[in-house]
Amino acid sequence: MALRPYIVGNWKMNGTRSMLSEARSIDRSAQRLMKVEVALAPPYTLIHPVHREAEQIGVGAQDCHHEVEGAHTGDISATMLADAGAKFVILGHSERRQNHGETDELVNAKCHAAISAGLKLIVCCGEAEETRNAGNAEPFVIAQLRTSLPETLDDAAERLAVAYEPIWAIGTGRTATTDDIAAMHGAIRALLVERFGEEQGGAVRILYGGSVKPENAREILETADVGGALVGGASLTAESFLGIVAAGADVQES
Ligand SMILES: O=C[C@H](O)COP(=O)(O)O
Repeated sequence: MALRPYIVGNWKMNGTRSMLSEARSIDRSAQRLMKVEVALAPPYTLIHPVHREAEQIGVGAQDCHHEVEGAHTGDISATMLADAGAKFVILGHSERRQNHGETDELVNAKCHAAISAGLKLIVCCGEAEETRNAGNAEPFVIAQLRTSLPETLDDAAERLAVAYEPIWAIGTGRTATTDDIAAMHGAIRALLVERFGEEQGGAVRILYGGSVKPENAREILETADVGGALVGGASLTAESFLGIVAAGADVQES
């Protein structure tokens, strides 16, 4: 089972209604999108508006609370996201881990909440520069995922994607080498197969994230075990994001 490349734009804390025109342009490039699965994760305030605009692309969120409802001022539950039109949620992004103290255990609890609400998951992992320099990147990332990922998932291939994002590559213009990406994605693949079995774990898409741009997208997307990209800065305009989508379509064709 080979799923289409998955190109996801994470708008982070960027975007007011004036950016809906970018979402509209992305959505209208439907021809290219046939070969690539395209999705956007705008801020909460734009989930429903983007959902209403978008016919071709998936809309998701950047986080959710681990409980269904309750006294959690300022939080949003997975059920609320689904109600607003979200189809997936990004969980455990390094900015959530760093800025909000999210642990692997909490990310795991959020996975369960998202699954119960019928959402798909993009579970993030990635090492700091010191960890890589110390030669510990792979064990660190695998340990993160061992705890963060759900213990079982019958439909893992469809329901789950993993995003490997080295923290030092996010928003810096630096990317991991394709050799390092292939090695890390291979280790993640082995864990996915161990946990979800050959058929499902073998087909889960592993996205790379960290300074992906139209100029470097093709080389990254051609790398072994790279099933797509999680894109921050370059997803904020339709022009640059569609450049990455086009690279995904080229790789899929070749
Ligand atoms: O979620 C997206 C990543 O953090 C990558 O961000 P970036 O493309 O701006 O480096």
